[in-house]
Amino acid sequence: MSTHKVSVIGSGNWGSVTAKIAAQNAIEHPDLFDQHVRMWVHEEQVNGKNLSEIINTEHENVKYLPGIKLPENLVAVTDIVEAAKGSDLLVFNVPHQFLVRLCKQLAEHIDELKKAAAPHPLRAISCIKGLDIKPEDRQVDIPCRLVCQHLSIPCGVLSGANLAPEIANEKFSETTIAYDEMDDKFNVEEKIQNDVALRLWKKLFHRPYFHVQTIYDTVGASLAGALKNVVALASGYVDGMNWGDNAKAAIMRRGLLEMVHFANVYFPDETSPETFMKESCGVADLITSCAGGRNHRVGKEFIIRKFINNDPSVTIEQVEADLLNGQSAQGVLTAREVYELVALGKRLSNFPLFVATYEIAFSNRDVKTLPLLLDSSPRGSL
Ligand SMILES: NC(=O)C1=CN([C@@H]2O[C@H](COP(=O)(O)OP(=O)(O)OC[C@H]3O[C@@H](n4cnc5c(N)ncnc54)[C@H](O)[C@@H]3O)[C@@H](O)[C@H]2O)C=CC1
Ligand SMILES: O=C(CO)COP(=O)(O)O
Repeated sequence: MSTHKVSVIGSGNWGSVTAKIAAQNAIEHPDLFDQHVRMWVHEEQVNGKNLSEIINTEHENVKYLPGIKLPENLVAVTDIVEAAKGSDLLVFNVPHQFLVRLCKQLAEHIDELKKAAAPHPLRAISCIKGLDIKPEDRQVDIPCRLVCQHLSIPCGVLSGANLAPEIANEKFSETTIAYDEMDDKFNVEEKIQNDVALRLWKKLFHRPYFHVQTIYDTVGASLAGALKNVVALASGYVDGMNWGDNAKAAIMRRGLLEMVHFANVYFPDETSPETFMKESCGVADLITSCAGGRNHRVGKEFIIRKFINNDPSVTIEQVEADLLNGQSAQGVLTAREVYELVALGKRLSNFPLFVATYEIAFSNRDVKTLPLLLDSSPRGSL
């Protein structure tokens, strides 16, 4: 049986860590995986050198994951089609705003890519935490479905309480892999095939320090991962104001309710509240992201600069750029996208925390009004 070959599409902070994990497991399971894992790099210059060359010679992503040695069987490739060709397992891990463009690039070569993946079927998984929102059409979609639609291949989700810097240092965490290749009226054969795929993805990612649990709910895993970024921004606001742990718990509670409500409104009957309550990709990710992480840091620093240091000119995008050196806090974009969606759908009052988070970041709303905004929401709507 020929081995499975893996390509990671993306090389940011989390992209590099997931590539490291896959490359470690490729070495550990030579019967199952090809020994070389490729990682597509959006090329840029760092200290006068190409980032891809630095990764391939020094085995370190000095820009997005400094200080972490990458396995030598991980190879950086700058042409996305070349990076993917010959692999049957594609791991998508880029900030969500770039996904559609990259999918379109790959879609132009999809027949070639499928042929080169043989004898295996081409399969994908998305580690992306974000949504594809078209407010004017009142439409919202999840990254794994974009991959399915553009490339006509199955795509699952890997999402969990996974702050990349901790996992890069091989500190213990859990994650959730959701995979669902089955149609509505799935038969036994489909279920068996889906479980084969789930086991394969688990083999690729499970490490002694990175425990994988598997579920079928791709929609719940995707929505929880994207929406908790907005709640994490708000929890950063609370810490910026030094309001304490009770206030932060209140934000998390309200945030969780709105995440589930969002799922019920925009994806009725497609997800289970259990995913939000029980899985690493649900409540655990919410907790870790509200405690630390980039969205929390950006939210906190924005509030300190604007309301504690009284700088009315500061923008949240400026804070993101100042703090993150090219990395992105997806909650900033997602807060805006979610706001536009619910505003056009006349649902603002159903999502008081999401709306307040947006208005504080973008509409000059005073952060001190946050408790009032939550209090005045119609309770019955949640
Ligand atoms: N960093 C973390 O702790 C975690 C991140 N995630 C999610 O993983 C996804 C990827 O995030 P990270 O790997 O952390 O990225 P990042 O935020 O560290 O880095 C940004 C990436 O975007 C790339 N980029 C910049 N301009 C681009 C363009 N025009 N086209 C394509 N790529 C471009 C950069 O080269 C870089 O690789 C996001 O959805 C994020 O929410 C999920 C779990 C943990
Ligand atoms: O998704 C994450 C943790 O699970 C990472 O969150 P940040 O992007 O806020 O660091």
